Amino acid sequence: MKKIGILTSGGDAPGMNAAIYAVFNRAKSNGISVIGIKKGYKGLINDEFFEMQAADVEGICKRGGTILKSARSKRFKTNEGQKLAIKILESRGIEGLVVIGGNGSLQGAKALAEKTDMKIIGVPSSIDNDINGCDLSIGFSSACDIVTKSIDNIKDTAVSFHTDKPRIFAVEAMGRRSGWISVMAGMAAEADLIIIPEENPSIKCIANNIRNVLSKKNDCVILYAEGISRSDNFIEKLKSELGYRIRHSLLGFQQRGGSPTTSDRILALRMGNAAVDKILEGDSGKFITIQSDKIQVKELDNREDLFYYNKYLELFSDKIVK
Ligand SMILES: Nc1ncnc2c1ncn2[C@@H]1O[C@H](COP(=O)(O)OP(=O)(O)OP(=O)(O)O)[C@@H](O)[C@H]1O
Ligand SMILES: O=P(O)(O)OC[C@H]1O[C@](O)(CO)[C@@H](O)[C@@H]1O
Repeated sequence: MKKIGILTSGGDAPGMNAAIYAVFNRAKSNGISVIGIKKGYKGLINDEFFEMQAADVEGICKRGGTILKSARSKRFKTNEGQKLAIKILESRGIEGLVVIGGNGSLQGAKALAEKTDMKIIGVPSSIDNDINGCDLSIGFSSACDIVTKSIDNIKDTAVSFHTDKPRIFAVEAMGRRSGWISVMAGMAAEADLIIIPEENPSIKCIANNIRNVLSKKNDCVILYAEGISRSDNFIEKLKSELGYRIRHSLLGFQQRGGSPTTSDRILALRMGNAAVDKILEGDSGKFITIQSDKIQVKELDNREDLFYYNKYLELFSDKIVK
């Protein structure tokens, strides 16, 4: 094999750069040149290619985001878009492709692999950690750290300041369909209640749980995943159900940025190396995964509505509102 391509796709995640670093260096040490494809599948079908050099990856492991840039592409999801992608890749003499991204991006890699002999391997990278069959995706640890620290800060003021009326704090973490960040950061920072889309409890049920917390103390810190509030005005409804003010914090896009944690960098380096190794072994249409600290290569499960929930069952407690 002489030439492989690499792209980052979907929501960018801290640690993507360390994966790029590993892929580049592993490929180079096997005498393979690496073609960087900018802006994910969007850049792929727009032919945004460049030959990567050592200087491109020097010092990038500590940097948040992705030097290759990322994007979402509706056109790539179509059969026509995927055929065009293969045509462009083949015309560039690319024999292998590493796709670094979340669940959707990995589905895209699998769809491409079904249409070509090119060796295509996915590397799971999403702050959401919503990839079935994989304990940890790149970026999750970094995002959790940010949310844990934010809850720590909010708890300092929640427990320190007293008012006659109860003080309720609601903090929104990222996760359209997955509550993983909320569960992990909520447990680590001792949030009082954790609300996740996998359970999707009613407003009445959440309010009852809050009343229960407030029967023991004067403050209640709730961490909820954004999927809960997408379609309706969750905070307003909760406020009118409880009859108390809710002090609301949206953590927003800070969760997706910043320098990756050591564990995200190491995970990304291990997975990036493994992706090149698997391409050289002739694997395709699969993704690199980590389970019980063992790096493996797996078939991607097609179901999009997976209940990712029982990865760490032992951590679940009565803090999660059901
Ligand atoms: N089922 C699919 N088949 C082919 N391509 C897909 C599929 N799902 C997604 N893609 C492609 O992958 C891109 C990224 O997917 P998506 O927006 O779901 O983000 P992601 O990779 O899951 O990352 P994150 O959830 O962290 O944002 C899409 O814009 C689309 O081009
Ligand atoms: O940049 P966009 O498309 O608004 O992405 C937001 C979404 O991406 C994610 O951050 C995952 O990367 C989700 O948690 C969030 O809903």
